[in-house]
Amino acid sequence: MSSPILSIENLNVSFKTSKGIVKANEDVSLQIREGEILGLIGETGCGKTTLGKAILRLLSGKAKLEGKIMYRDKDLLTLPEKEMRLLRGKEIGIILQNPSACLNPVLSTGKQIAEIYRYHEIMGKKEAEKKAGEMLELVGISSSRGCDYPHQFSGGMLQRVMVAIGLAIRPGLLIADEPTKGLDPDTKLQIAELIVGLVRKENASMLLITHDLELAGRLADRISVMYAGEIVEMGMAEEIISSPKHPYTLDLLRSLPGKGFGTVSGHPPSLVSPPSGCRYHQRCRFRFEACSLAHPALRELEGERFIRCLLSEKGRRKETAAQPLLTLQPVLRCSEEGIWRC
Ligand SMILES: Nc1ncnc2c1ncn2[C@@H]1O[C@H](COP(=O)(O)OP(=O)(O)OP(=O)(O)O)[C@@H](O)[C@H]1O
Ligand code: NI
Repeated sequence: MSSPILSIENLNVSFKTSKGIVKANEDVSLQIREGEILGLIGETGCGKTTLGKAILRLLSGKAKLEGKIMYRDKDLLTLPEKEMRLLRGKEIGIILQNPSACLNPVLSTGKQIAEIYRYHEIMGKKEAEKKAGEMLELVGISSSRGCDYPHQFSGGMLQRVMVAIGLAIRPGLLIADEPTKGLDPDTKLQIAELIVGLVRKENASMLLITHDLELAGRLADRISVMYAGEIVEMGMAEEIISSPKHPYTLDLLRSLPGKGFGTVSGHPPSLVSPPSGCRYHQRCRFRFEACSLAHPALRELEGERFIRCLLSEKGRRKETAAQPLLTLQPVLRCSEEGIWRC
C-alpha cells in the first residue's frame, strides 16, 4: 500500500457567526495516498468545501482550525504563510466550483495561466506564455484562444481553463471542488474524465469534492461520505456503491436520479446546534432509541471500511434492521450477514 501524500487528523473547523459557532468540520480524519483519487461526497452545506479550503488555508479569518494536516512532511496548519504561498498551486493545486468568479475578467486566459509560472518564478515571460498555450491544448482548447477573455468562453470551456490553471505546475495533489457543477451532463462527464485522466497520467493524487455519488463512484478509488460536518462512511468506491453500510449513504444512493427517487427526504441539521446522538438519526429509517442519545464514533470494519453508526455495532444491526422505526417502500433487504443491499 502506498504512503499518504495527505494526512488529516482530528480536524475541527468552525466559523464564528452572528447565529453562533458553525461547526463545519468535526473530528475529520482521512488520508489520501500517492496516486489515489479520493471522492468526498455529501449534501449541500455538509462541510466539503470547508475541508478542501482548510487544506490550503484558504478559509476566511473567521475560521478556527484545530487538528493536524500533513502534506508529505509539511505540517500545513503551522507552516509559515510565506511557505504556504509557495506550496499553493505548485504542490497542491485547486479547482474551485465557480470559474467565472475565480478568473480575472480583464486578463486573457493565456495570461492567467502564464501568471502561475511567473508567480512561482519558474520561467521567463515568453516561455511562460508558450507553456500556457501548451496547457490550453492539453485541456482541449486551441492555444490561439489564449488571447481571449473569460467572457468569450462557455461554462465548460472556462472549467477547462480552471483545470489548466490547477494543473499548470503539475502539483502532487489536486483539490477539485465540484469541478462539474452547473454543466450539462455530457460536458460534465467530459470535464470530469479530463481531470481524472490528467491526474492519473501524472500519477498525482486528488480530492474530488462532489455531491454526485455516481460521479465519485465512477472516477474515485475511495469515497468518504460526509454528513453535517462529520465523515460517516469511508471505503473503496466500488464497495460504497455496491454495498453502502451507513443509512445515509444508502439514502444518497437511492436518491440518484437514475433510481427515480428525488432527493433524500428531510433536511440536514443545524451546524450551530447539531442534534444529540447520531447526527442523521432524525432522518434515518433504521433509528432506534440509542441513536438520539449516543454519538457514534467512526469505527473501522474489515478491509479499511469505516462507518459512524450504532447499527454497525455487533448484535445491533440484525435486530434493528429487522425492525426499522419507519418503513419506506423497501428497495432494501437485509442479507444473512446483516448487510444492507440496494
Ligand atoms: N466563511 C464562512 N463563514 C461562516 N460560515 C461558513 C463559512 N464558510 C462556510 N460556512 C458554513 O459552513 C458550513 C459548511 O459549508 P461548506 O461550504 O463547506 O459546505 P459544502 O458541503 O461545500 O456545500 P455545497 O455542496 O453547497 O458546496 C455551512 O453551514 C456554511 O454556511
Ligand atoms: Ni462546497
